[in-house]
Amino acid sequence: MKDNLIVFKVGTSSLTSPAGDLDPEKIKKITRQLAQLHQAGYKLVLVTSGSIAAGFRRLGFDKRPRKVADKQAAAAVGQGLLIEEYTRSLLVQGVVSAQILLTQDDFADQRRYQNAQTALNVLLSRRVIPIINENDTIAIDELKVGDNDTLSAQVASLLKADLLVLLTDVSGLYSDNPRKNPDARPIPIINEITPQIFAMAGGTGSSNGTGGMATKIKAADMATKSGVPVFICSADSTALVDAVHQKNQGTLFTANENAFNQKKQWLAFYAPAKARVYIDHGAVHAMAREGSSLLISGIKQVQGNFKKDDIVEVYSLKSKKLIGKGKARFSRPVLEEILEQKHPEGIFIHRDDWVTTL
Ligand SMILES: Nc1ncnc2c1ncn2[C@@H]1O[C@H](COP(=O)(O)OP(=O)(O)O)[C@@H](O)[C@H]1O
Ligand SMILES: N[C@@H](CCC(=O)OP(=O)(O)O)C(=O)O
Repeated sequence: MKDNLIVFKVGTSSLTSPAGDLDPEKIKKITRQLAQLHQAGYKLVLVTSGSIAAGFRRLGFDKRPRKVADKQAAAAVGQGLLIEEYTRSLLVQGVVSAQILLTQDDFADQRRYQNAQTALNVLLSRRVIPIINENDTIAIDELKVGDNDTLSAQVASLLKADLLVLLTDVSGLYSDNPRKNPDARPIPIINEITPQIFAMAGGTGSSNGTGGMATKIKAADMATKSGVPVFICSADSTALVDAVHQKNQGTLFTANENAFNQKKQWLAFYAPAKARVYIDHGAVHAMAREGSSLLISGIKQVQGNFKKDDIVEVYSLKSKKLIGKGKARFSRPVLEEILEQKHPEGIFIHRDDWVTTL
């Protein structure tokens, strides 16, 4: 491990009692291991769920609420209580922690994205453990990350962590939901996330979790494309320490060899596209191999307005499938002027500003 930087994600299912309340003993179990790894020199980030679980009862609900506004209110009450448990429990072991609440906006805006990275790196270099959750109270649907599996993948990718560990209430990915199918087989290693892998995922195991295995596989897909390996395992008493050495049962997703660099990560996962261009078969072929730039001569149709440097989605004219996206070197009016020429020449999207999503 280069930087010894590990991002752990703990789900609601690993922090709560069967009735859905936050269980302080489960938090202690986690912080004891974090302190042990911190002592051993690892840089650590914790993405934790549990704000709704920690808050709903104080708000007068007798079970976890379902309505969005009620969940947001519960999160506002609970986040403070959640972070208090972690902070106190880490501090008695001599470890300083920090709270960071993020939303999708913090990733979609390139300046805020870079800012989040800088802030996290300063904390890590000062031996602080950042404790991250989504800012549930203010995040509206369209601007939500939505689940902490994805949020942890975004954070691990942003920091180019050495490992992302998703701790849950089941020991890794199985061929089917093991709670429903007793014949489900554990899958120890995955080198490529194919549609068959996605098809193995079922929903949540309890009424407290969000997303089940589907969001974890999606998260693994994102992180491994950014060069971060992912390990899914059960949050047992020594799980965090064991996961670092992969001594416990679980599923390891290996990192892609041709991982996106920082610029391409932002482009692939967050950059909002302003318009579409449709390209011919020859251009599709060249772009899919990633090594080529998109030549103006391959563009057959343009949809929507864009300025120079805006992000544009590129589709196949024939199949209407999305091929990838990239940064436009010309505005739409300039592109159209060139397209009207008898032999349009030049590059519309340079390969350094292009990601294939095929
Ligand atoms: N193929 C599968 N392999 C393992 N677990 C699965 C699978 N499909 C669905 N699940 C369910 O996913 C649950 C874990 O996800 P979730 O409840 O969202 O937990 P968390 O709160 O830790 O994010 C497990 O308890 C399990 O029932
Ligand atoms: N941000 C929410 C958790 C969202 C979430 O992804 O939950 P989970 O699937 O239990 O990790 C909270 O603090 O309750």
